[in-house]
Amino acid sequence: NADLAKLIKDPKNWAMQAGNFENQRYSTLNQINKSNVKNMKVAWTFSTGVLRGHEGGPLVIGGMLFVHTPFPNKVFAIDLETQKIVWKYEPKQDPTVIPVMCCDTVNRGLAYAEGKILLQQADTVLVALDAKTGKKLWDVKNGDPKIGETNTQAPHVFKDKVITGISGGEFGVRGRVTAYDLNTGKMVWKGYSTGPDAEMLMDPEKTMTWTNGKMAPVGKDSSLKTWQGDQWKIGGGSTWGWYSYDPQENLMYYGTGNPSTWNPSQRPGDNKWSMTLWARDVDTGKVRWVYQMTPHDEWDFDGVNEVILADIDVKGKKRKVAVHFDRNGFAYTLDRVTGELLVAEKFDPKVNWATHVDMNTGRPQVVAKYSTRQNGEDVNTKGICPAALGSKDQQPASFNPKNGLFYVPTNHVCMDYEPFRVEYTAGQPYVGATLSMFPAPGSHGGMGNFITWDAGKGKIVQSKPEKFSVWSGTLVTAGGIACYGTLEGYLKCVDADDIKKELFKFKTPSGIIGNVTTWEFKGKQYIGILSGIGGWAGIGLAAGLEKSTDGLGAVGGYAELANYTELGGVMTVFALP
Ligand SMILES: O=C(O)c1cc(C(=O)O)c2c(n1)C(=O)C(=O)c1cc(C(=O)O)[nH]c1-2
Repeated sequence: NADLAKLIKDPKNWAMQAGNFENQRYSTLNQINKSNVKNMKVAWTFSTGVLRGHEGGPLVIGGMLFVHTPFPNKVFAIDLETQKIVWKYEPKQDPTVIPVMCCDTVNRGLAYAEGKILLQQADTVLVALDAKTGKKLWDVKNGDPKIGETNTQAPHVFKDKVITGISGGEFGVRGRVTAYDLNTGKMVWKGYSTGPDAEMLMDPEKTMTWTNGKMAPVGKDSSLKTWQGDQWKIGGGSTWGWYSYDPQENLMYYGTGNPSTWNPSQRPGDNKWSMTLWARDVDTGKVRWVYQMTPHDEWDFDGVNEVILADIDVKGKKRKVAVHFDRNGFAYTLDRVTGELLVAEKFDPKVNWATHVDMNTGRPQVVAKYSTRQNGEDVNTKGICPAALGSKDQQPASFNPKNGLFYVPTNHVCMDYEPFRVEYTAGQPYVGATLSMFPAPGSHGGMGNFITWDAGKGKIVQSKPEKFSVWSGTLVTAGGIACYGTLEGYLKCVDADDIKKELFKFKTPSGIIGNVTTWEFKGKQYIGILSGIGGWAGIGLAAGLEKSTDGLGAVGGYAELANYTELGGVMTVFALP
């Protein structure tokens, strides 16, 4: 989209959730930098009036700031000069969607292009609003909450299309990505994660995947062959993450989620193409390549985490890569043009479910002891690392083109996993496993780390321990700072070249699961963060749950959070005095 491309080029704006098409969350602004960030003060704050988990962040376009909330998905347009609310929009949604949202009523934010604000509501309605007035221009229904389909992710605008996904892997939905016309809301294409080739928009001869050390066509019925009967129809592979776009290749990149149900014994086979990285042509939806990270998932290592595009050195050669930090604890570096697998290494030293990824087959080498199953009797597999919420969940990483490093918010949590038999009923949970989570044993005692990663070598460069998982998206800037939020509620900024050096710390009103953003207005740089505890890690507080296995096992793991924070959505904006 030319309008969006132009806005992105000007670092005064923050026109996309990730700041740019490459998903880098990098800003060239440098007024706030490593020598003065310690002086940063709160410039202004804004309460959203909504209590549950606040993910994503604001957009800033030409002096206006647009911010969203979790359900009921309010949108505010705020004048940066006066901080006056210029307009607000509150959709009418049936609250019965709330119980079919697996991991809190979160929303990961808005998109903007050509004078339109795009909102993806929880009830799956995708809306285009006039950015000047907040008036609705069009809307379209993207799914059906009655069968467990909801939406939490931000829509993405690539070229003249609004591209969106679907949530509901815990309800047996059939995952897909759908492209709508930016001007009319009319559907242009839809590509499923599972099923017949034609419905996935795969060409058996032209869609490629990593096979025996090279790229080869996926072949006919590549998904159908890996499921029993028509299980693929309720097979998950949802698409609720952050997408990226390479304008030169005209490809969009994203990952698909877990296969449904969580009981692996009920769905023999590789369950393709759940748990997969995808490259699709933006105009046609056709798939150029796929790579399945966790065949036949047994742990809910949902593969939706963002794919970051960068040009970096891999084994002495400059390559156009796609980098992905998966829930399964491995970080993957692929050639984003061809789909070749270049690097697959653990970015969390505690990962024990697999020893390594076989670089020839591309398959993880599973450790039998940490395999989960339910064959006749229920088996509780203990001490699996990471837990289902992964070494990293949806909290997006950032990339610093100045030093070629990735800044990754991570989890340090393990689990016991006990699958049980579950029947599919439309609109009812189709989970099929009981989980309990706990801090990774033998680590620094905390549940997370903020790390820097060399994606060419597949190595951690530095690791900064945190008390809880870092569930916030990170920002890195040309000022030489990297910033992230913590579940207790601190916004922290560290030296981008030595992340153990904490330069700034401020306790915001609630735990942070939002993403740090930055912009400039009237010659001044600002840093903004949404706080508001929730998401999967904060589900105990957000939904008032107490039993340790509730919240799909997260309540026990994060019980201590209640000693540090309480609910409430607030945006805090910082600047130098
Ligand atoms: O399978 C799905 O469709 C689905 C959806 C979502 C979501 O939409 O928030 C999450 C998950 N799975 C999930 O596995 C997960 O760990 C998770 C964490 C969060 C969050 O916002 O903190 N959402 C989700």
